[in-house]
Amino acid sequence: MAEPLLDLRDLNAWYGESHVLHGVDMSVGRGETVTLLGRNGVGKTTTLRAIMGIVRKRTGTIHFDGKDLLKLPLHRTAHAGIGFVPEERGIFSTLDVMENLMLPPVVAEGGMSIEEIFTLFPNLKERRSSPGTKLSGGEQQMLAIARMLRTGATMLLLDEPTEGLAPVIIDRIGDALESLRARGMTILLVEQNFRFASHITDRFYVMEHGAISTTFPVGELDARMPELQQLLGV
Ligand SMILES: Nc1ncnc2c1ncn2[C@@H]1O[C@H](COP(=O)(O)OP(=O)(O)OP(=O)(O)O)[C@@H](O)[C@H]1O
Repeated sequence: MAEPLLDLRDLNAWYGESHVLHGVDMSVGRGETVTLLGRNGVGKTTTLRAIMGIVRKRTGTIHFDGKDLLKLPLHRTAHAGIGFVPEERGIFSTLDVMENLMLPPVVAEGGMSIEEIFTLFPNLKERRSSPGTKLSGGEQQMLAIARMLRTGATMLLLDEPTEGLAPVIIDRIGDALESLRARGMTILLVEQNFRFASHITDRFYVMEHGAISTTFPVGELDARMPELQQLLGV
């Protein structure tokens, strides 16, 4: 692995009294794409939310680009250069595509221009004046990813970007992520669809009961399949 851009050590997190993450250790190298697998409810989304500081009760360390995120105030996490694309996408229904795209603040130099974003997602260019309510699920997902690309974020956290989408749309999202990867973007993907993930990921982590149980490179996927089918219940 390249030098870690994101490094989690003994990360614990709670919702109120409910202890959900029990010592997560995980690293994502600069320019690497890593996929977090696990059954429903093991804590994958909570891991992303803990990184972003949306889950506030945390212990351990989260180093990103040399900074300890646990020591930063919440609003500084996005400014550190992490773009979070939540499962529910968070598109503003009354705003059109262009307005949604322009909404997140630019936090660093090196972000993509609107033209580059439209080259990556031609559908969004066609729909630039359509309100959020009129977008399909696939278009909303593309927009949720696209609007993080202007900000200058060097890392994306994507929570189940293919959920509920048709295979042809999933392929387009896969192509876009492949292009971003080629540009050097670092990606942490939470994904149930490990066949999709296998086309873009360098490595997998498997989470069980709020901790990482194993990690392996994508080349081992086939050999690991029986174990994974049992772990993930697929
Ligand atoms: N806001 C919340 N308040 C209290 N408990 C929560 C909250 N959100 C999630 N949980 C609980 O935390 C645990 C981990 O949930 P999390 O969403 O991180 O799992 P996940 O692995 O992402 O699964 P899924 O794919 O179903 O989202 C679950 O037991 C869930 O019920």
